[in-house]
This record gives sequence, structure tokens and C-alpha cells, in this order.
Amino acid sequence: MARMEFDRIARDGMVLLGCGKMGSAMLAGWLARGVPAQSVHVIDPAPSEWLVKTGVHLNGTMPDAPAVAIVAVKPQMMGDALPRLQAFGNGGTLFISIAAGTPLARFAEALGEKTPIIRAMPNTPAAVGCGITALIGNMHVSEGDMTLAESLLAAVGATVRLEDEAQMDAVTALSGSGPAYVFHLIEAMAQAGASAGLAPDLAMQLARATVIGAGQLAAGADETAEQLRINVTSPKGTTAAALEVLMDAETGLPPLMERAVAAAAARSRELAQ
Ligand SMILES: NC(=O)C1=CN([C@@H]2O[C@H](COP(=O)(O)OP(=O)(O)OC[C@H]3O[C@@H](n4cnc5c(N)ncnc54)[C@H](O)[C@@H]3O)[C@@H](O)[C@H]2O)C=CC1
Ligand SMILES: O=C(O)[C@@H]1CCC=N1
Repeated sequence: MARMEFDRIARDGMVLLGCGKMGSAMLAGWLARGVPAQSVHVIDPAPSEWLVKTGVHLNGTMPDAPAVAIVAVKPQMMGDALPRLQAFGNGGTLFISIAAGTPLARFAEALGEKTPIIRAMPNTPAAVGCGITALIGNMHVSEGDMTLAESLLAAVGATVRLEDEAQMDAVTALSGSGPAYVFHLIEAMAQAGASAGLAPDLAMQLARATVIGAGQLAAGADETAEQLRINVTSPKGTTAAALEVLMDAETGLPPLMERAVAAAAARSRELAQ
């Protein structure tokens, strides 16, 4: 994290509302990259053992005007949880929400119209520093606020800025939920390997290692995903036979993935109601 942003948080403190799977993944990254535990104030009615051991302030007194307040509760819990942060609205505190669906306008209603609020969509690979987070802020967010948010989220992976809040539904459907699609791919490959005659444990070992290896290859390669696929595919070989099934325009993976991502984006829009 850039020194200036680090100083601001160390001086004024940071509040984290909700520290479940995503909150913990991000907090682990921040603590590992030098945010002092003593400057972090967490509100969570059901703290994990890990959280208790981190040394952050837990469900105690809040700083007067924290540099940042991160909202990491479920969209359905927002109504109960958000009033705890109301006192920081319309002031110098930058709000960052990672909640799916919940629009910027909803936070402005609850916290005050002049509150700087950034909507961010991270994903769980943040837990190992390999997340990707898309961000967009409201009109009260300054360039300095955006840099602070990007520094925090860069501590757990890559960041991208969006131009329009409406993009957030598709982002949530692609990269926010996306790790689950990849984990399901591992499950489906393992199941297919077992159906092809392998012991289930061996099939799972091979499927998992293949997805991890392919991901690392994609991460380090200059080639496009398309070229990496072509590199595996010998003419008239085994991969070509499989890809004929997977790339079928009507029954293959592309139309299936399109339906899955569209369903997630539609759910994201529903959560905004
Ligand atoms: N899990 C994921 O892959 C991702 C989740 N998100 C978003 O992150 C948010 C949190 O999701 P998860 O961490 O998966 O959920 P989670 O259920 O693991 O964590 C939510 C936490 O909020 C706490 N909580 C409940 N009521 C509260 C209250 N009134 N005040 C303070 N804390 C309260 C719970 O005890 C829990 O620890 C959601 O809005 C979700 O849309 C965003 C990107 C990815
Ligand atoms: O499933 C969800 O609603 C959250 C948002 C993105 C990933 N998990």
C-alpha cells in the first residue's frame, strides 16, 4: 500500500462492518501488507476465531471520524447493519461497499446525500492476494478517495475502475461470482473423469491440479486464452474431440455460460429493488 494511504488509515482508523468470508479475505490482505491491527475497528455479531486472534478492535468504541468505513454485510442485512455507521455520513469518512446489488443511491439515502461512497466488487481469490475488484464511486468521491480505495483493494489483487454503475451487475455476475463457476468446473471434470473409469479421489486430484496449472499458465503467458487452448489441441487429436462437444454453438459451454452469467446479473438487479 502506498505510504500516504497507509498513514491516513493508521492515523484516523478504519471500520469494517461485517467480517465474514469476504471481509476476512480482505482484512487478511490488509494486515499482511502493513495496516496496523490497532487501527482497524470491526463490527460483527458473530466474529470468527481467526478474527478474534488478529488483535483488531472488535465490537467496541469507534473512532470519531475513520478514514474509511467498509461495508461487507449481506445485502439482506443492510437495513439492520447500516445505521451503525450513520454517524460517519456526510463527513470526511470514505465509504466502500462490497455488497452485491446494493446501489450507491441506497447508501446515500441511509448515510446522507453528501457522503463519498464507492461500490466495489471483489472476489474470494482476494484471500490469497489474487482477487480482482471493480470500483465505481458517486459524485462526492475525490481522486484521493479513489486512490485510497484502490490501494486497499490492490493489497488483495488487481483493480479496475468502471465508468458506469450499471456495469456492476455484469461484473458481479462475471468476476464476483466467477470463482464458483471455476470450482464447479473442477467438480464437473472430476465427475466426468470418474465416469470415464478413474477412482473418484484420483479424478479429483487430476481435475484440481489441471485447473490450477491452467490458471497459472494463463497468468504467466503472453498468449491469449484462445492461443493457449490451440496449443493443447493437436489436429484430429483427443482435445479436438472434446472441444467439438464443448464449443457447440447450441449445446456447448458458451451458450450455457451466457445463461449462467445472465441469471447472476438478473439476480444482482433484483437485489437492488
Ligand atoms: N463471498 C463472495 O464471494 C463475495 C461476496 N461479496 C459481498 O460481500 C458481502 C458479504 O458476503 P460474505 O462475506 O460472503 O458473507 P458472510 O455471511 O460470510 O459475512 C457476512 C458477515 O456479516 C456479519 N453480520 C451479520 N449481521 C451483521 C450486522 N448487523 N452488523 C455487522 N455485521 C453483521 C455476519 O456475522 C458475517 O460475519 C455481501 O454483500 C456479498 O454480496 C462480494 C464479492 C464476493
Ligand atoms: O453470491 C453472491 O451474491 C455474492 C456476490 C458475488 C459473490 N458472492
